[in-house]
Amino acid sequence: MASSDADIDFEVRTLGPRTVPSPLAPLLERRRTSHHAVEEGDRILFDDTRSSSERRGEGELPSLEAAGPRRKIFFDPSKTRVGIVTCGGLCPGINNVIRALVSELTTHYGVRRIHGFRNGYQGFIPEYGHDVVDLTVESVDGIAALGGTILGSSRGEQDIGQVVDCLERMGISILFVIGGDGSMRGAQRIAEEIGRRDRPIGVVGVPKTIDNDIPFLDQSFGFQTAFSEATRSIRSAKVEARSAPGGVSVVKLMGRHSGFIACYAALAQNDADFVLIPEVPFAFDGPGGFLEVLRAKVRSQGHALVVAAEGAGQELFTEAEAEGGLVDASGNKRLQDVGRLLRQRITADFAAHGMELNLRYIDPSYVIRSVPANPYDSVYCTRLAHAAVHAAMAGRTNMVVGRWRRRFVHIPIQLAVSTRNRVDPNGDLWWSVLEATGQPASLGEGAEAIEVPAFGGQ
Ligand SMILES: Nc1ncnc2c1ncn2[C@@H]1O[C@H](COP(=O)(O)OP(=O)(O)O)[C@@H](O)[C@H]1O
Ligand SMILES: O=P(O)(O)OC[C@H]1O[C@](O)(COP(=O)(O)O)[C@@H](O)[C@@H]1O
Repeated sequence: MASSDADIDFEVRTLGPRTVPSPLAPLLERRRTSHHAVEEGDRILFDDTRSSSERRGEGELPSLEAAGPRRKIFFDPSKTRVGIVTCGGLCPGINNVIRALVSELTTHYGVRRIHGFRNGYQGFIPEYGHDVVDLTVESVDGIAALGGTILGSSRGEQDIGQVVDCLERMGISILFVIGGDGSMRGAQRIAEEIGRRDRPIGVVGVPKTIDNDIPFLDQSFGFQTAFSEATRSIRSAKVEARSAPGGVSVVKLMGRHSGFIACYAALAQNDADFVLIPEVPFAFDGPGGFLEVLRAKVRSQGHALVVAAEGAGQELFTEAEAEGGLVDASGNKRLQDVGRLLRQRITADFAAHGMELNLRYIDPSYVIRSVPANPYDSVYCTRLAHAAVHAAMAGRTNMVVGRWRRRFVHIPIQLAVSTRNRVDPNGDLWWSVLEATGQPASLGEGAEAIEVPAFGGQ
């Protein structure tokens, strides 16, 4: 199978022919008749959303390789040494992935040497002096109940040559990288450097971010936990807002480029009157602008609740403020603080209109991101980790695992970092938010008009 787009590669590389019988082969024999068994060449259609008549004449559709155990594998488990590293921001479920990688490698494949590199890519660079920890089924027992990552994480560029030197020095055969798009770009460069050195070392990623903005994943792990946790802040904010005259609560949630957490949390806890997300620009002033509509809401309802994703309203900052913006250690743009701007503008506006205001501001970002995974995400993390182990043992490299259209698949890293998943302002999710909040179609002149009717009599 090949892609219909010459620029995009849907094929995952394999280090070499698979000659070693998998210890899982007997188990696979037993379920050969099951339609869930993965056969060589099984692929999942990449884009099956259009009808066959719409697709007529377009030829073969792109597809992704199905994940799952193979009967023959590339690595001999008795000689395989594995490394695991976690990079970037925290996310519920990282420890679940670590635990499941270790237990699958150990119990099903019989791999005996698994090492955890500490504090992200720093862990490979001798100058930092981080220790390398041995990971066993016993040492990872119970870690799923903890938030964060037992290995630690970091941002910031590291020398890829030195990372690969370390892998070679330690005789690592497979490196698992649990991280976001930045980490995956790093993993891709590590795999490429390994390729240049012609070494049989596999690099397999388990994509992580609470922002849920990784493409070709039905959902990223930890996202469900994160938005569930966010509902608690929304509930508290509602209690605060309606308990005081002129009560306005603002809840700022994570979401640099995408408003998924804000949208899902607002829909799950139906208390928000306004949801502001990066995908939908808005204006403060003018007829139908945010401030005017907010005042109207407080007059009619007595209070109001605003949920804002951290990436919302970035267009409202002056050019000077935006230019003064910094980047974090990894080069990610540091966003302007929409929470501060909302507080300033709402306070000034209510004062200018002689309206009483009791403003409450809640920013639960780190509280949300550091909780342990909920039961759904725990299961999901386990399944992703198992898929990653099967792929890696079969010699796949320069890829990540994901669940796409409800099937676990192998995705080349290049494809996984090629774009970003964002809330579609014309899609069902955003429509549901508009319906649930009674938000007008467009907040303010100059804001991007969204073609939906106004709700809630606004
Ligand atoms: N293009 C890149 N090439 C190599 N390493 C990168 C690249 N982008 C990011 N990284 C590294 O990956 C790690 C995590 O990246 P970061 O953007 O902070 O988090 P995330 O992986 O969650 O997006 C950092 O150590 C960073 O330096
Ligand atoms: O940990 P930091 O540097 O404060 O980063 C905060 C950022 O991390 C995130 O939680 C996700 O970041 P990742 O790109 O690491 O997944 C964002 O929502 C947030 O903007």
